[in-house]
Formats: sequence, C-alpha cells, structure tokens
Amino acid sequence: MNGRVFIIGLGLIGGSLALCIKKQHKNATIIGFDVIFEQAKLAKMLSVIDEIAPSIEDGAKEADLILIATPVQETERIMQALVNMELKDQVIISDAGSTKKEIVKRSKLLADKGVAFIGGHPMAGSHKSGITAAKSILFENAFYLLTPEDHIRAEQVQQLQSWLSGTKARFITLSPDEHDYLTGVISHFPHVIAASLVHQAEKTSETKKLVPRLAAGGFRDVTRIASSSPEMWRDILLHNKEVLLSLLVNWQEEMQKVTNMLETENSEEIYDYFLRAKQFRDELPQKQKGAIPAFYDLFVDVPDYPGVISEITGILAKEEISITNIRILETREEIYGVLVISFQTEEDRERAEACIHLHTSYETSVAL
Ligand SMILES: NC(=O)C1=CN([C@@H]2O[C@H](COP(=O)(O)OP(=O)(O)OC[C@H]3O[C@@H](n4cnc5c(N)ncnc54)[C@H](O)[C@@H]3O)[C@@H](O)[C@H]2O)C=CC1
Ligand SMILES: O=C(O)C(=O)Cc1ccc(O)cc1
Repeated sequence: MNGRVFIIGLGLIGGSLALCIKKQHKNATIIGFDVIFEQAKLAKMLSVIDEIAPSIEDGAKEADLILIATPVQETERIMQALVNMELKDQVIISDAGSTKKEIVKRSKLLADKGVAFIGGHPMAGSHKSGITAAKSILFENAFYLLTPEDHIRAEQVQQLQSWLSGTKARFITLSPDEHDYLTGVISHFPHVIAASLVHQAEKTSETKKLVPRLAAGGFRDVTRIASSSPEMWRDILLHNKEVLLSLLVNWQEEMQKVTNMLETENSEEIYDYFLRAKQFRDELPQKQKGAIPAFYDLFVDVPDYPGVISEITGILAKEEISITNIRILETREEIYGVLVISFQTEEDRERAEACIHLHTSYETSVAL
C-alpha cells in the first residue's frame, strides 16, 4: 500500500510495527514521533522510520494511518489531543496498548468528529523496552486483537489489517470488555504475581545473602516479566483496575486453599493441585505464539573448558542462525553448567541443534 504512516511512540512495539509495515509496503513513508527525541533519532539512524515528525500535530496532518504505541495513559492523552488537530478525512487511527476499555471509551471524542479509531493490541512482546529491541518478526503467528466499535465499517478494519499484514499475526476481533478480562487473566495478573515473587525474594535477601545466587535458575524464569517497563505496567494496572481487583480476590481464595491443604497435610489434595496445573499447562499450545511470547530454548551440555561458548556461537554464526539469548544454567557450583541458547523461532532452534550435532559431540536437549 502507498501512503503515510505516522507512529507515535518509537519503543519496542512502535518500532516493531514500523519495521513490519515497511517490510510489506515498501512504498509507504513511515514518519515517527517520540517524546524522547533521542529515541526518534535512533529510530531514524536504524532506518526503522523514514522521517522524524517535529510534533504530533505535524506528523498527524498528512497521515493515512496513525498508530499510537505509548504507555496506555499517554495514549489516552494523545487521543484527546488528536481530537483538536487537523487530520485527513479518511485517516484510520489505531493503538497498540495492552488495555482496551478505557482507550475505546476515549475514542468516542474522535468518533464524534467522524474519525475512525480501531483499538488494537498485538499480543506479543517482551520484557525489553525501546527502539533497540524492535524486530520485524516480533508478532509472527501471534494474536493481534482488534476491538472495533459498531460504527466502524468492515472496509476500515480490512484496511487496517492490510496495513498490518507484515506482522504475520492472526487477527481476532472482540469487545473491549472481553479483551480486558482475558488479558487480565493471562497477561496482566501474571505480571503482578511475578513482581510480588521478586519482592518476596528481595525481602528475604536482606537477611539471607545466598538468595540472589540461588535465585539464578528457575526463579529467574518465572519472574522474567518482572523486568518489564514499570511505567507501562503502572498504566495497565490503573486501566484494568476492576478486573485485577477481582482476580486478586480469586487469587487470595486460591492461596487460602493451598494454606488449608498444607495445614491439614492433605497429601492427596496437594498432589492433585500440582497434577491439574501440570495437565492444563502441558496442553497449552507450544509451537504457536500465545499472549506470552515463546522463547525456543536449546540446552547444550558443554564441557568445562575456556572458549566453549565462542565455539558454539561461532558455529551458529557461520550458519547465520540468530540467537536471542545465551546463558549458563548452573545447578551445582562445582560442576560447569548447561548452556541455554534461546531462539526466536522453532525453526532456528531445529537448525541450531542439527548444526551443533554436525560439528561437535555435545549432547543437546529441547525444553518442553
Ligand atoms: N512491551 C510489550 O511486550 C508490549 C507492549 N504493548 C503496549 O504497547 C505500548 C508500548 O509499549 P512498548 O513499546 O513496550 O514500550 P517502550 O517503553 O518500549 O516504548 C514506548 C515509547 O513511547 C514513548 N512515549 C511515551 N510517552 C509519549 C508521548 N506522550 N508521546 C510520544 N511518545 C511517547 C516513550 O518515550 C517510548 O519510546 C504500551 O501501551 C504497551 O502496553 C503491547 C504489546 C506488548
Ligand atoms: O514478555 C512477556 O512475556 C509479555 O508478557 C509481553 C507482553 C506484554 C504486554 C502485552 O500486552 C502483551 C505481551
């Protein structure tokens, strides 16, 4: 498609959307704006955008598509400001925010002016922020939730989906209420729990100095999302207050159940509690991206000699297999750990495994 796309907020999501749009629509011009000028400058330097807009007003007036990818409370302020700006008649405005109810409510002001706003939420991302983390493959196979209001025409939704086709995401339409409830359960609430687990460990570490060292393995995995942007998550919580408050009540009931099981030493119930959790979790889709992005880990049992990491990364680099993370998983201090290499896709992991088998005799394993 031809046209001008204006992206407000050039972080992980705004930058990734810019890359996806440019990949699919080579003739489109991508204009970006960020409240932190350095971020916009970097986006231009990295060719994520074609032009920097000096202000939202400047970027918005010629745009055919405006995408807002800022923390959700900022998104509301920007929508409010857009109401009083000069815009093209046929412009479509959308956002990437993790909540939809408050944002869609705010879009009424735009609707009253005859401007089409379609709420959007690409359900993939990471705990990283900023333009340097942006990637064109971030949303591949992920769900992309849209919450168009009744007055939005089907062609307008279609047009937005065409602009966003380079995400290779799967579009799903639902109501803002349903959106906030579902994402509350599977995304927002887990972030609260991850943060609370970290706080609990931090408190313990004041008296038990071994805690940070012991927390390097499984604890790090279950709390990865606690490293996300505090500004973004503050806004999400405030937007989805009612849902999260009711989930907190459910959670406290759940914890009470666990307390009772343990106090009464009900071994059957405790077993069953873990078994049912395992069964449901094991049945979750593995090879497709859900709301919480999948990382494809490969475990390599490496010997303890200097240079082994560069040997492995060298083999992968030769085959042009990109890795997203590499670390040593230490289970026992005196034994050299297992190397954990993370990939963006299942295919990359499979190629890497084959490549390591071809060039070394190290054992590998794929975590499920
Ligand atoms: N991080 C993730 O995994 C996901 C985030 N989202 C949503 O996408 C939105 C953006 O998140 P990220 O890209 O991760 O955050 P980020 O922190 O990487 O980027 C946000 C950018 O917005 C800029 N910004 C803030 N206020 C602004 C304003 N008034 N005008 C212009 N720019 C402004 C910031 O300077 C920053 O560069 C949020 O609403 C978030 O809820 C949605 C899906 C996944
Ligand atoms: O990093 C993770 O696992 C995430 O949970 C990413 C994420 C953050 C916010 C969203 O609205 C959707 C996905």
